[in-house]
Amino acid sequence: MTRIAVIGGGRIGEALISGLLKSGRAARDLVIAESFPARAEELSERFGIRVTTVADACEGADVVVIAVKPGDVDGVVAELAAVDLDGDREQLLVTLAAGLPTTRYENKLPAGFPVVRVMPNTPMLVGEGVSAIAAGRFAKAEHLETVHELLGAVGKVVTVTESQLDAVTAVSGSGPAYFFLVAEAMIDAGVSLGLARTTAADLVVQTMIGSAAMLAESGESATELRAAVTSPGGTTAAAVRELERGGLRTAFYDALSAAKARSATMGAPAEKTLGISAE
Ligand SMILES: NC(=O)C1=CN([C@@H]2O[C@H](COP(=O)(O)OP(=O)(O)OC[C@H]3O[C@@H](n4cnc5c(N)ncnc54)[C@H](O)[C@@H]3O)[C@@H](O)[C@H]2O)C=CC1
Ligand SMILES: O=C(O)[C@@H]1CCC=N1
Repeated sequence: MTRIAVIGGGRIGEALISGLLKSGRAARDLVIAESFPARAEELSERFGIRVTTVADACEGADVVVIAVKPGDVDGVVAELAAVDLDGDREQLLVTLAAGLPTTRYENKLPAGFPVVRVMPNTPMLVGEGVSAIAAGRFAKAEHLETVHELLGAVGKVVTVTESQLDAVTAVSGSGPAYFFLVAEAMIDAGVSLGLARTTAADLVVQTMIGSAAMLAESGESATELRAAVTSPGGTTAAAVRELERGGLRTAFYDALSAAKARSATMGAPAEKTLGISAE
């Protein structure tokens, strides 16, 4: 039995808890610490699991998962000082916070405490997430295995080095937002062509689902699948030409580059990040 304490019951904390319960994890093995009272009550009612303080949640937990905003992480780690944490007792800290290096936690935890850093994404709410996991200085293979099993319940898991996590954040951590943005734009475009909004939304959502399934299952690359839809001199070629003229490809290079750069500066002091706080 692994007792898991999730600190922060926001979108990601809830997605993790919900996915773990759906995958068969017992409610009695999970606990959430959530500081916003109305949210704490909502989570307790929705999932029937204990919602308590950080110190109480972490006391005796095997795995402590940090799922608060990066700007709140230091406060949580300070609260952990009041808890009798002991890495030798097989305890493990897992952080889902974007941008903050494992050293940020290791420096304030008992010496040698294992930390694993994860970049998940929100589709884990429906069991279709993807998480990249990276070991901190003191995390061993068995710790990575524990985290692999934990996140494996809510989607796919890949192991990377910590230095790759900023790029991962740009691709899959923020990735769902790009697809939602594309969906929004396509629905609006369908409406502008005279379709009812509900019809346009149905068409776009199922087109996304079907295309994703083909990408995952056909064994063909994105380039091959796109070419198969693009008849010579046809409608798709006309549309792709406009997308390329609009700078779609360059926009993605620039967007992911900006996300990676932002992830890399999130752990730096505020004055070094042009006044942007890590909220
Ligand atoms: N939203 C996303 O798509 C992704 C988010 N992340 C990371 O996950 C983390 C959480 O993000 P979200 O769930 O979107 O944020 P959120 O703001 O929805 O949730 C954070 C929750 O933590 C609670 N909280 C803050 N301080 C606390 C404390 N001291 N004790 C207990 N609870 C506390 C807040 O009341 C809030 O409910 C962030 O660090 C973010 O970088 C990572 C990948 C994707
Ligand atoms: O936007 C953010 O900072 C977080 C990290 C990845 C997705 N959302």
